[in-house]
Amino acid sequence: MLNGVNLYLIGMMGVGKTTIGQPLARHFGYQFVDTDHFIERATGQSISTIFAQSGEAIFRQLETATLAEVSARTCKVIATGGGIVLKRENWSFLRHGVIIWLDVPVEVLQNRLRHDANRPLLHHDDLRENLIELLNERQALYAQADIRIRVAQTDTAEQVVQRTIAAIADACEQKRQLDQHLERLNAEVPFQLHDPNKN
Ligand SMILES: Nc1ncnc2c1ncn2[C@@H]1O[C@H](COP(=O)(O)OP(=O)(O)O)[C@@H](O)[C@H]1O
Ligand SMILES: O=C(O)C1=C[C@@H](OP(=O)(O)O)[C@@H](O)[C@H](O)C1
Ligand SMILES: [Mg+2]
Repeated sequence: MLNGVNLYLIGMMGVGKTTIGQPLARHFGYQFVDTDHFIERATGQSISTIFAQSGEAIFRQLETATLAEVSARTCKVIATGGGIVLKRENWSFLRHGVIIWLDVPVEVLQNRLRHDANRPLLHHDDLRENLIELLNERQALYAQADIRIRVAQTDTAEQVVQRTIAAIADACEQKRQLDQHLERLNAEVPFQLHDPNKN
């Protein structure tokens, strides 16, 4: 169905990109890659340590290099970090695949991330404001995805996986029908060269 095209999961911190990526990959017989895990393995440092010792700009460079490397191969589900959408350059890689936005309400994220110590951009003194601010900066970018999955408070990870699989199948079917329609149109109205000898 996907012909090896990569799937990119995007969305805010805590939406479940890392969690649903693995079962999604298993379903399609794809390999799962998480850009944060890839960076941690390559550098031998945690994301928090990279931010603390080298700064966000260096982290973003590592993130783009990772995205470029993993995008060079097919048959992958790629869970990205929430900030991947911020660099224009990253979109040229994302656009090679199907981009899926997991859209989760801030209240749910707040609950999930309350005790998280591994996301250096979170300020736990005012987590709600912090998340709203980040979302305001990024919402229009996430909305550029091919597929948007709206996740409610009560949706389990398994339900999100199943809904994502269904949405991908729908998108593939729509594309197949469009291709078929275009082929039919091309067959019905063959391209005619202008003959200069006929007025
Ligand atoms: N559908 C879900 N329902 C409940 N908890 C979830 C769900 N999806 C993810 N989580 C939990 O939320 C937290 C953040 O998930 P994670 O996959 O790390 O998000 P991301 O990679 O998008 O930052 C984890 O503790 C994970 O177990
Ligand atoms: O939103 C962001 O800018 C970030 C999200 C994190 O990944 P998750 O989205 O998997 O939490 C991680 O890449 C880093 O802490 C920065
Ligand atoms: Mg993650």
